[in-house]
Amino acid sequence: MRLSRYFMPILKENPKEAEIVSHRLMLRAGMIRQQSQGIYSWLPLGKRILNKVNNIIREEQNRAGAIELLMPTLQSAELWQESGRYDAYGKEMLRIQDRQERPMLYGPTNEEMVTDIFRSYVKSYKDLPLNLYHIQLKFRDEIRPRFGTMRSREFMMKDAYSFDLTLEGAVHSYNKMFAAYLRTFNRLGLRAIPMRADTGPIGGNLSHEFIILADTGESEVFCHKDFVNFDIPAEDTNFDDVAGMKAVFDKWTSVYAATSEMHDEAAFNAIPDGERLSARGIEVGHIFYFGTKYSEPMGAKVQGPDGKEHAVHMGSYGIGPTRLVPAIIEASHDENGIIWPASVAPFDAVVINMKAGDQACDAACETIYAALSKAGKDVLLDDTDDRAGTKFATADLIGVPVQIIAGPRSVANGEVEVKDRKTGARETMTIEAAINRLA
Ligand SMILES: Nc1ncnc2c1ncn2[C@@H]1O[C@H](COS(=O)(=O)NC(=O)[C@@H](N)CS)[C@@H](O)[C@H]1O
Repeated sequence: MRLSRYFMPILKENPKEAEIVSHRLMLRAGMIRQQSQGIYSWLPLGKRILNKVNNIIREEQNRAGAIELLMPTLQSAELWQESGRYDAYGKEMLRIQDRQERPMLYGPTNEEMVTDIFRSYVKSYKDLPLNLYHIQLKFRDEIRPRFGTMRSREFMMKDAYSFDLTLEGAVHSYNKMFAAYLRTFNRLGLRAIPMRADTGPIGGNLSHEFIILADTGESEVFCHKDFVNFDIPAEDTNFDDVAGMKAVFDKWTSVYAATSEMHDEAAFNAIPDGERLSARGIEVGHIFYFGTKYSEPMGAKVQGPDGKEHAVHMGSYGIGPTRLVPAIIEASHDENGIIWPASVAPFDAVVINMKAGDQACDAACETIYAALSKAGKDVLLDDTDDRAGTKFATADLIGVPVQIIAGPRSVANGEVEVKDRKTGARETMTIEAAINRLA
């Protein structure tokens, strides 16, 4: 991508409305724009990162056997009246009417709708287990949206829903999502800690929140320090291995971890000194088992091996991609800007032409840009006529992992400088070596 032809509205100054670093940096890097309170546009740079986050979420959902679909944002009120949540949900629900004056709503979540899809087609236990998910916008009229897209009113959610004949089957589905979440957040460069959690308006009696530790987090969390060393389930994990999935769950729930709503002071203080951790955290995922809470009232039943009708056991599993982007920034930035993990970086490298218009610099940059693009790399070429200082500041701000700097002096020797954004390490090398380093 040539920066001279891109759309990345960088802000020079810190926006005054931004209270936390991720909000400030997302605005300054031209990643998002607030359209109204708690409602944002994702501008091109931000959308690239959001896409990468969603692709990792999608890959890990698919690896765990979940099947992707897409449900609408607008839902009929009747569906929610069947489950009894229409009135219970409260002011967070955005209620609307269509031209026929039919009561509708902008979906804050999709338990009712996915249960309606399930009950329309699935009649036998032989079609179970089933896990359906989508990545879709939600609306919750939060009383106090803040911190940019960390807590917005319209936001994106991956929400998955599992269906099983028995409680045992549902627990296995829960454990599969539990393991998938550990893998997902790890691939995003985050250490998420599963914590026993309150079930809230979703319901049920088994629930874990996945929290990443961050000073600006809204959640207050208490846990054992051992978490930081636990192994993440490997890429070749067998998600159909019931005992194996239970072992992952047991391991990751074997030591104390709870949000403030579920905190047990005595249990926490029983942890030896030096091994206790209390911190602030950001909830990036939340999973629930809630049995027949929706299937019973909505008649989602299957015929069991005994020939009888059984309401299915369900769970739901949410991740907030539009919260994950700022959460990653909170966990990975410095005084110069964002430091993207390679897995979600908007570009693999940025080529900085220190003297656009200089024939040798232009040629060197074009050579590198063409070679890396041909090798399938996402490259941003800063071919603008900004001053070098501005180019360096922009490259540091937007957090691309590798900067390839072509200045007249180094190019005269057939060389460029390669800078690692995370460590700041700089290395001068030939243009070929720079290409080979990244290709
Ligand atoms: N206002 C919000 N802004 C940004 N992300 C949010 C917001 N509310 C929730 N999320 C994200 O969405 C995830 C799931 O939301 S939730 O309410 O906990 N769970 C559900 O809605 C269930 N239906 C799971 S499918 C949260 O863990 C959080 O990461």
